[in-house]
Amino acid sequence: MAAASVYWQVSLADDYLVWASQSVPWKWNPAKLNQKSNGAAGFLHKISPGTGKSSTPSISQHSATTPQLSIEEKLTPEKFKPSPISTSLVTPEKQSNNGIISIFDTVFQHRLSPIERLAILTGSPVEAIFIPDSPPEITTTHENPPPSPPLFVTEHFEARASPKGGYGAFAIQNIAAGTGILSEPPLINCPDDGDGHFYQAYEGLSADDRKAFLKLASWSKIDDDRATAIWKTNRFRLDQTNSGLFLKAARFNHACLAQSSCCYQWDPASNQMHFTTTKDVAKGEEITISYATNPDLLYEDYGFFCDCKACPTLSSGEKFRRKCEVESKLRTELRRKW
Ligand SMILES: C[S@@+](CC[C@H](N)C(=O)[O-])C[C@H]1O[C@@H](n2cnc3c(N)ncnc32)[C@H](O)[C@@H]1O
Repeated sequence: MAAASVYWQVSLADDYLVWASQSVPWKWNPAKLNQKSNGAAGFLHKISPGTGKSSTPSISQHSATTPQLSIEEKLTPEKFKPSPISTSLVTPEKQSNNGIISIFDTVFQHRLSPIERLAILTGSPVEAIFIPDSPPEITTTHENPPPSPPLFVTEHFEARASPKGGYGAFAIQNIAAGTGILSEPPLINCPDDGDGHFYQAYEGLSADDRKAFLKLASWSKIDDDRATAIWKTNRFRLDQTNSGLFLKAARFNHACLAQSSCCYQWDPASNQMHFTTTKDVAKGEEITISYATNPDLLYEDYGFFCDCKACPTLSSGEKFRRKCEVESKLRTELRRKW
């Protein structure tokens, strides 16, 4: 007799990627883990937006013949398998009696979709994942996520995990408005006309510089090519023709202009981008710059919705609708490019 198919009902909360990118340990209930390994039942801890607190995992199991879900996307086993990398990247670490599974940076850097990451997380007795359009009750996995170590520290700020997404820059002391907090030369400075100048510059980088470049965040839907996606996600406009990439400044997250706390100015004479605070920033506060004047374009250009006080709070339904619309537009544009 064929084994019963197990379907998992999944809801990806808004902060899923934040948690995932921070390599936070995920705590599994060993009893449930055993159930999972015999393939008869499935469970999935889910994450509730913003809380990060732990609660009882919920089980969502449906028979193969009666999926019972309003299906927006069915992942075939092929899609489900994260083909470019092996599941061995997720290593169960025997810490105390609970199985603890960390999501490593390597996984994050492979441009996996949330679903692919979940596939890795859950191991693989699962045949398909359905994403219901009305989210089920959400439960959470995390207990006191450990503070992540800083990526680097400067005189005024450190780059460390941000609740906004990935890394951010946080003041390590009170900083008065008008303080120069960073002056940095560009790693890349080239014409930004989509005419291959970026790739020429990228290929001219030393091995170490290229390695550092490839550690930067990228909005994967903006380009099929990872280096180009990194470039587009992190570049600063320098003048009418050129854009530049700055390894440290690339870690500043966005807040809309009135809410942001830092501005920047390119100085061609000294070959430096100068960053200056526009308001007092308290120790521990995230320092933000403004990426764009129109927040409606942030998802398209950078893959996020602004959460600053000036922006309206979007419902998860509205975010989902906008994501679908924008991603479909980006896919069409990329297809046209090829
Ligand atoms: C230039 S990078 C900024 C630093 C980045 N967080 C990192 O880890 O390196 C731009 C990316 O940061 C994230 N980001 C920046 N500002 C954000 C915000 N206000 N809310 C959510 N994500 C944000 C988005 O993923 C965006 O594509």
